[in-house]
Amino acid sequence: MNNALESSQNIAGSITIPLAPPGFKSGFIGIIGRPNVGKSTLMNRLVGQKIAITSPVAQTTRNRLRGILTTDRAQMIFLDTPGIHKPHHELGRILVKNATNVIDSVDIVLFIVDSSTPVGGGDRYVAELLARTETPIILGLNKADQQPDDASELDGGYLALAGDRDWPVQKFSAIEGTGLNELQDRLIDTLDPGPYYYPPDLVTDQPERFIMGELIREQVLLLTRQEIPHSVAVVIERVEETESITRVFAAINVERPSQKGIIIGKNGSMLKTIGSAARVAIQKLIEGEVFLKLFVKVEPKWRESRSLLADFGYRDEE
Ligand SMILES: Nc1nc2c(ncn2[C@@H]2O[C@H](COP(=O)(O)OP(=O)(O)OP(=O)(O)O)[C@@H](O)[C@H]2O)c(=O)[nH]1
Repeated sequence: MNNALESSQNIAGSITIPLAPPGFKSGFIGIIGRPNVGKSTLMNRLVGQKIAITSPVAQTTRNRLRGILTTDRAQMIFLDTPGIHKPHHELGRILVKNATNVIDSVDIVLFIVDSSTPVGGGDRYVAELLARTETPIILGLNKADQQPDDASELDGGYLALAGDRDWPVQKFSAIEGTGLNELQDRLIDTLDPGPYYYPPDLVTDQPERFIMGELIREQVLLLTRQEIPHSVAVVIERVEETESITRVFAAINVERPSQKGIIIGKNGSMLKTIGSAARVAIQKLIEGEVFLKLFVKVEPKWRESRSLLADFGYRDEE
């Protein structure tokens, strides 16, 4: 029997994980950076499937999400973290605390910056947090596709963030996919030998329900833009599966009645648009027919309330 395929562990009694061959590497990689630099886009691209939501509006990522990439040589488990920024409310405080906790608990920190724009205070804030860690750091210069022909000044500003530390640097475009093989090689070079932590064909450890909720939240953010910035939480209340169709019932929670009005729209038109776009995305996720029913609820000040935050799945992850 091939040793590499021999089952070594059992998750939930049924899924088996192969035994890693000699020299196989594995580890946890925290994707860190200020909001909107492309962290979620990168993770989706690396694992080859949409598991993190992305949007042109900053701070779309809320929960820590794991994306898993398994190759012949290594298993890389990516932790997508919310953009690090100075917090203004309880939700912001939890998001930043969780992201900073990641820095010390992973095997590699992948520090992502938007190299199409000059380095700024947000990047320096993250670099200061990273200055205190022993964790190896790789600097990722994203959005290479949008850099000018002579990018030496832009690059120089980012390279200076390392100070007197020696950070390996890799330039890439998460959107176009250029430079990502080189990035993978750098990550694998930096990892230590290790086992398979997950079955090789798994791309995320998040339950499908969570991703369904995120796909709905993404449409709310994309379609309502400025009006409903971050005061929305989606809860999947019920999923009914039959052979021909999956029925999903979800609540969109907002903080104010006026926001409820915007999400519902004139004669329900906005909610309909959100629902059909989210339905298409969920169909892709589960590869089957979906019926999606959305409700809109007002939960005043949910971002300030610890118990409601916990109800909606946001926790201190210490
Ligand atoms: N041109 C270009 N745009 C990119 C690239 N990567 C990401 N973007 C865009 O940048 C925006 C932000 O991307 P996200 O992946 O949501 O960024 P994020 O860092 O996860 O953002 P937060 O969740 O706010 O922390 C989106 O509009 C992406 O399409 C890239 O390589 N090139």
